[in-house]
Amino acid sequence: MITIKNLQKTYRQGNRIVEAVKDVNIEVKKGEIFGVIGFSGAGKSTLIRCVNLLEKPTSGLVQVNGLELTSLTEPELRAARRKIGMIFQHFNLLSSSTVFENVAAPLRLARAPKKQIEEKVNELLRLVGLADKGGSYPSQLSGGQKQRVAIARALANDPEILLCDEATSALDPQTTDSILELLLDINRRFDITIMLITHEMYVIKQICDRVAVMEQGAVVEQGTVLDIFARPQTHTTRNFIKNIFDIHLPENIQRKIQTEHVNGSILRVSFVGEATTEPFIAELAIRYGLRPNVIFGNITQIKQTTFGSLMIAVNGEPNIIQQGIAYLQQQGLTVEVLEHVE
Ligand SMILES: Nc1ncnc2c1ncn2[C@@H]1O[C@H](COP(=O)(O)OP(=O)(O)OP(=O)(O)O)[C@@H](O)[C@H]1O
Repeated sequence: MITIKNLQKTYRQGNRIVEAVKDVNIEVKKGEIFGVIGFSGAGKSTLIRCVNLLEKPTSGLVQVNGLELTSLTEPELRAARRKIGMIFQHFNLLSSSTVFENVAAPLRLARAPKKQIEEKVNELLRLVGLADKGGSYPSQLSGGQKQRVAIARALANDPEILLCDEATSALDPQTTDSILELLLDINRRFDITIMLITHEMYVIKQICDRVAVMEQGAVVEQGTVLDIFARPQTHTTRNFIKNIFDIHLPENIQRKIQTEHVNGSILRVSFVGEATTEPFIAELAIRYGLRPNVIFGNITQIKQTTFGSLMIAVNGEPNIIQQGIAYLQQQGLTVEVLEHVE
C-alpha cells in the first residue's frame, strides 16, 4: 500500500547539512494502522510529509498503491494526493469559513456538483459526530471538535490513506481517546490505511498494528506493537514503553533482592492474550521445585489484546532454572532473564 524505500531527506541550514531522514525503509499494508514514534527532532514529520510529497525526498522511493509518487507529473501528483487525506496537530482549518465549508473545500476543488457536496458533507459531519455544527466557525469549537472537522475534511475525497501528523498531541487525554476511537472506527468501517506519527507510546498502544521507532532520522526498530512491547530491542523503545508500562524492576525491589541474597534468577515473563491456560507458576514449583515468587506485575490492553508482564524470582540451580524457562517458552510465554543472583 505504502512503500518507502531508502528514503533520504537532507536540509541545508546555512553551511550545515541536516540529515532529517536517513535511509528509511517501511512497508505499510492495506488496511493497517502504522505508527511512527520518536522524540522531538527524530525526523517523523519530515518522513510523513514525504509520503504525500509535501516534502520532496532527496533520494529514495515513495510508492502508494504501486504508483511511484516521486516520478509523477504535477497533475498526476494532484490526482494521487486526492486519495491521501491528512490531518495535523493544529487542525489547519480555515478560520473564516464555517465547519460545512471547511469540509466542503476539497470537494469544491474537485469540482463536485453542489447537491453531491451537500450530501457528502452532511454524511461526513454525522460520521464525526458534528451533524449540528455545520454552521459554526472553528473558533466556536473545542480542540477535539476541530480535529473532528479536520478528519471529516480529510475523508471528503474518499481517500485510501489517511496520514496523521501528531493528531492528538494538542488534546487532553479524554479527547485524545475519543479521537483515537474515531480513527479506529474509520479504519475498520472504510478499510482506510492509516499512517500516523506521534511521540506518545499511548497512541501506538491504543490503535496501531505495527510501529517503527525513529531516532536521529533513522528507523532503529520496527515490528508489531505486541512484539515491540514484549521484546523491545533499543534503549529508546524501552524508554517510550516505560512511560505507560513499566518493564523494569522497581529500584526498591532490586535493593531487596540484593540484600536478601536470593539464590536464583529474576525472570520477566510476558504473555499476549490467553497465551496459556496452564497454571504455569504452580507448575514451576511442582515440576521443577523452583519456588517462584511473583514480585511485580503489569497488565495492559494493546489495541484489543491483553498484554501482561510478570517478574518472578525463582530459587534453584542454574540447570533447573533453564528447564523451567524452557517449560515457560513451550507454553507460548516470552521469558527474559533480568538478573542472576548467587
Ligand atoms: N525545513 C527545514 N529546514 C531545515 N531543517 C529542517 C527543516 N525541517 C526539519 N528540519 C530538521 O530536520 C530534523 C527532523 O525534524 P522533524 O520535524 O522531521 O522531526 P520530528 O521528529 O517531527 O520532531 P517534532 O516532533 O519536534 O516536529 C530536525 O533536526 C529539524 O531541525
